[in-house]
Amino acid sequence: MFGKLKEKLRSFIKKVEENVEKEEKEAEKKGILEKILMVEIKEKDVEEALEDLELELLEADVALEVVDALKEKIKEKLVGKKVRIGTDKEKIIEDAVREAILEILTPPRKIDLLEEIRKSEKPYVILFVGFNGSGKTTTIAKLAHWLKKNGFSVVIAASDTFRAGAIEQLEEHAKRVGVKVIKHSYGADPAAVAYDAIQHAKARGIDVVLIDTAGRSETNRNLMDEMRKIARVTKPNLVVFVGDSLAGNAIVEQARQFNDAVKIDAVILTKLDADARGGAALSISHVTNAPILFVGIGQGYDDLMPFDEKWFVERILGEENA
Ligand SMILES: Nc1nc2c(ncn2[C@@H]2O[C@H](COP(=O)(O)OP(=O)(O)OP(=O)(O)O)[C@@H](O)[C@H]2O)c(=O)[nH]1
Repeated sequence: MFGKLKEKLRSFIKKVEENVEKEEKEAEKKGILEKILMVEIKEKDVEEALEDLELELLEADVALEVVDALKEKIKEKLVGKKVRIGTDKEKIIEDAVREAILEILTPPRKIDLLEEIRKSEKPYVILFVGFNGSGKTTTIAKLAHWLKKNGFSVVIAASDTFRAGAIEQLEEHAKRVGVKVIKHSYGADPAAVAYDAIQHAKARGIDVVLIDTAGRSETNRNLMDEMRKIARVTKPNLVVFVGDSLAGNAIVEQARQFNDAVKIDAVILTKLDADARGGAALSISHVTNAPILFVGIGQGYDDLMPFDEKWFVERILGEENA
């Protein structure tokens, strides 16, 4: 997971460390080392390494605006910092990078989904949107499974009435996790299916309605309009964008398009287990202002993990290598 990002950040830390050590050596040569206890990290110690890092982050699919923000933050934290002679410089530089990444990753607001559901009127409605093949259907089944484990009853609306096989695929997943699906036939109005699922939940006191929708792209104008209609009719408590982390930078663009059509409240990133770059995960919250709620880390129903920024940062900076 995220091997590329990790490698690039390591190399940045190394370069800055070498530059600071050079400063230390120069001071030693000038014979002033005994007089000073600290070396200051100068802009020139960081600048060149940051230029290299910029290219490398872009290669790792980090969005341009996120690269810029990250560079600024790293610079802010490092330049002018005084490092005591003989201390572990690598650790000091690493901590600054860690703080910068955490700031980038931490969204303006967090969502405690279980708490939101608990305090909401029944049913709590979640609308899932995303491109084709992003892993939406699998993710809905995983989330249904997770919600059940947390004591909530769930029903799923088969509002992808567009793609052949979508309803059967959803029913198969739902059967395996023991959740009912409300469906119409193919070609039916997806908003009507979602509406029925909500009525069903209301009549039976079901806690949560999960609405599956057809995967779409901005070129599918009709599908985007249809998405707006589903949102209008169902007034979801939460709109979740499901993005395939392997799509890298492209998912930031996808998320923007959905955000324009129906405002995204949260993100679930799938296939993180296969993501060597990590750029999408680093970028998406910052660009959309929506928190990453969960990440998909495999194909099993338990392979959905609540997202934790610290966990992510440890994966790209720490020793851990899950
Ligand atoms: N490795 C891995 N595979 C995943 C993950 N999530 C989903 N997948 C796989 O991705 C593929 C596509 O998932 P679907 O759920 O069918 O995708 P979808 O977005 O519903 O597709 P559309 O109906 O076309 O929108 C399936 O083979 C899933 O098993 C994940 O977190 N990790």
